[in-house]
Amino acid sequence: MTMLSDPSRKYRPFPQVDLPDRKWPGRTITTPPRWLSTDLRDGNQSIIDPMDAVKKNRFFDMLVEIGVKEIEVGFPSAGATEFDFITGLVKSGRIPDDVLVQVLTQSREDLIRTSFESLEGARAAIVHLYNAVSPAWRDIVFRMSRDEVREIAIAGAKIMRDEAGKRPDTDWHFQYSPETFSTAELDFSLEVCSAVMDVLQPTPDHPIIFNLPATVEAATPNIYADQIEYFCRNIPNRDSVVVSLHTHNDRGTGVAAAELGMMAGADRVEGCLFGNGERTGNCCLVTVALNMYTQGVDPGIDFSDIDRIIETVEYCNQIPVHQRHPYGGELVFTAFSGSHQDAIKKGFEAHGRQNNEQWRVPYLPIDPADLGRNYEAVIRVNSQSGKGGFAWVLEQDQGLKLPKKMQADFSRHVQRVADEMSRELNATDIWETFRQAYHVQIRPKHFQLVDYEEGKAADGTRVFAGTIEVDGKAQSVSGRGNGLISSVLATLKEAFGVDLEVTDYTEHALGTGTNARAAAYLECQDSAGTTIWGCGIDEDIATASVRAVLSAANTAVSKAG
Ligand SMILES: CC(=O)SCCNC(=O)CCNC(=O)[C@H](O)C(C)(C)COP(=O)(O)OP(=O)(O)OC[C@H]1O[C@@H](n2cnc3c(N)ncnc32)[C@H](O)[C@@H]1OP(=O)(O)O
Ligand SMILES: CC(C)C(=O)C(=O)O
Ligand SMILES: [Mg+2]
Repeated sequence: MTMLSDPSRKYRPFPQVDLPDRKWPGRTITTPPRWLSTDLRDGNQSIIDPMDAVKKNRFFDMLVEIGVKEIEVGFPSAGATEFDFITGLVKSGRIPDDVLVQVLTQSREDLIRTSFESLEGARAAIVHLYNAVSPAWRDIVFRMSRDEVREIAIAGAKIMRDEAGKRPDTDWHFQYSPETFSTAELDFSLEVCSAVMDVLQPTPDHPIIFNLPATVEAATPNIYADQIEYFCRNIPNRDSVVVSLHTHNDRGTGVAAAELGMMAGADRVEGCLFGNGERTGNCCLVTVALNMYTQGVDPGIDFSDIDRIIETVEYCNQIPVHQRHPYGGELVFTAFSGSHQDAIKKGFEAHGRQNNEQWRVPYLPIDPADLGRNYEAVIRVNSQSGKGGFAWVLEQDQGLKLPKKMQADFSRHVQRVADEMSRELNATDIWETFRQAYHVQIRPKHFQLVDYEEGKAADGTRVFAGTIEVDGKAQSVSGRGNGLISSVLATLKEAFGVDLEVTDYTEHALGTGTNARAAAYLECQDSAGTTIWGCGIDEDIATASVRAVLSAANTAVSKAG
């Protein structure tokens, strides 16, 4: 095996920002930022097959529907697909009045002009200009000095100003990104942004957006936060500037960087749904927004039908959302393991009992129902699961609330089946296991109730008189006891020699209204002292208890056989 070579020969640690009185660590996020989705631009430029107009339109409509108010719709100078989509969108009238579309352009004259042309006739739009400013890009890509790179930005800003001036009917907004901001010298980014501001003359009513990208994430997120706080403190005319964040996820902390950046004073966050975007992706807007939601802050984007959003995102990007992706992944609310299931089940029960909405369910940072997910996604059963999980599924699926001790008994049956099948058990598998284990709603091997009558003897005892099928043959039987259950037990003992003693009994209604039924559970001991459980379900509660006795008797006979 070869060892990694000494990394200190190849890589350098990222320098700290000199900001000893930084304020952001003591702040919390209490209001949502302005959100910009760049799914149709940064997301689109990074996928194998960029979206066609059908996909872009579908994505755009979904973003509008969930409440995103700023949408970067493309890079008009990239080619006809992009240009035509944008002109088509503008002409279609599908851009609501409260939604701003944005387009991106390099700081090159012909590309800027094409970008304005694509937006001809728009009511309002943001034109987004960028050029890289950090040393590596200056030296390697542009081969230019700082002054020359600053000139690229100034020249682009002037063309933007002039192109906008030619189209006074559109409400133009300007955005400038010092691309590679997070790896550039802060004083240089400020110098370039100030120069752009001098050209575009923003006002508090018509501010400029300075979007500060971590184009390639290169440091821990606290450093990005320091950079943002430093920028916010030192940019002139702060009240005429919207500070926007654009983080990438190269170190896996794109979301963290955006969150700390907001604490550091930013007003706006750019990103993609489920973190699509160049390389490891952009900051995931779903995660940032829902992190906020779980702190009690309404993010202003509607994720209440997250599966439908995922369907659109997966269709348009042709990339699956990872099963473990925060909030959206198929498995993120799912507990397979016994102790998690137990805690979640108890958490849901406690939640149902409390008289306020406060969410305190262990292991679930958010109520899955807030995202349109149901119980099936929450607890799933395999060989790692415990009784709480099986009981939860049975309760959600069939309405059966097994007594705690019976859950342990049922658990043995489910574990055996899970081991035998070596796969996840779904709700149908669990219900089938229950029916087989307790002879419920199946034709049992031994005793099956055909009909019965309950009477009262002269001495006050109860009389059970009925027909029971035994191994397929109907037999008339009867017996007496202090109540219905004891009279059935007496009947079984006299007619078939099945000797059971009841140690516990519970019942509950199943459903409501005219379709309501009842479930009865019986804990018994046979003559050897073995605990045996029975369950009966019927429209009539008394009949449910008779069925529960026969269920236990069937188990007793099966065990003996
Ligand atoms: C961080 C980001 O995500 S930035 C956005 C990136 N997105 C895209 O590039 C997607 C769309 N792009 C495209 O379709 C094409 O790149 C086009 C049509 C815009 C331009 O294509 P081309 O003209 O062939 O040039 P290309 O993209 O290779 O650009 C390279 C040239 O532009 C210069 N350049 C790159 N970025 C910028 C910029 N922001 N401002 C000014 N010049 C720039 C380079 O220095 C290089 O100049 P050189 O030819 O003198 O060496
Ligand atoms: C164009 C800019 C904003 C960008 O996508 C980046 O720097 O990552
Ligand atoms: Mg980007």
